[in-house]
Amino acid sequence: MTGELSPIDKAKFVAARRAADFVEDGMKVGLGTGSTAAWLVRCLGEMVREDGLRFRGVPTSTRTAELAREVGIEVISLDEAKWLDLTIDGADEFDAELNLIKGGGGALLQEKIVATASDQMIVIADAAKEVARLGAFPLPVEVIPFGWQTSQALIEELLISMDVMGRNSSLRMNGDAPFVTDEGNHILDLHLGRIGDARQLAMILNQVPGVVENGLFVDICDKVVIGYADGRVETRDINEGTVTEDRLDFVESENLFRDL
Ligand SMILES: O=C(CO)[C@H](O)[C@H](O)COP(=O)(O)O
Repeated sequence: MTGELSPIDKAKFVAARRAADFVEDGMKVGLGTGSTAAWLVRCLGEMVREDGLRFRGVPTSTRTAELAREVGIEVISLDEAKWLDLTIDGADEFDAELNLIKGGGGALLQEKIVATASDQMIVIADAAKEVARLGAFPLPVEVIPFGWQTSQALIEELLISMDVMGRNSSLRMNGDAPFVTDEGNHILDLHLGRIGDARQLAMILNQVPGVVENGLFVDICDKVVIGYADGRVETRDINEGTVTEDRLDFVESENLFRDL
């Protein structure tokens, strides 16, 4: 079964599998959204079923909640958890300071709340997600449906006044209809090309009426676990300034692939 995994899925899987080792008995853990986070949830489910790992998970989307329950993870809400030991999530881009663009899967609002309410955030990613400068990936901004076109116009004016390179934005669609987030909002994707000052942009975007949150995660992520298709895994800790490398054996997870 593992032979059928694409190289990108292998890279995502090994990053997720390595990061799962950071989850310990008794922890309350934020569970991210997206294809890499889905591998994490499957790995953790296997550890619960096979190794007796006991932890509680706070999902960042209805999709993740459904998968977590399906694989046997005890799911609680953020209000029940109040504060988390750890959040593990994917990202669309990360830079050398571990600033992120997130929200490609449309779950940035819950993801940012959950990550911010955690002692530690670990990002899991394939190596292609690393960038010298954020912004090639369109920056998602969640806006309420009321007057979303006005919010869009205000954002575009703001980008012009800030002299940000790319100034166009698009409403994310789901087929013929606007994409709707778990909170009933829409997403504007900002095509910026490159972002100069991510911290400043993140703060200013959230001042625009109608904007709920943006996908820039600045100073939130502590570690990144980068996976490669050949099984290599690199873990960088921004606080400790350490980099560790090891290799993961795909065979050890045959059960995981057989079960799902
Ligand atoms: O931010 C996200 C969802 O809102 C995801 O973490 C991000 O889009 C990465 O997704 P994937 O792991 O599928 O590449």
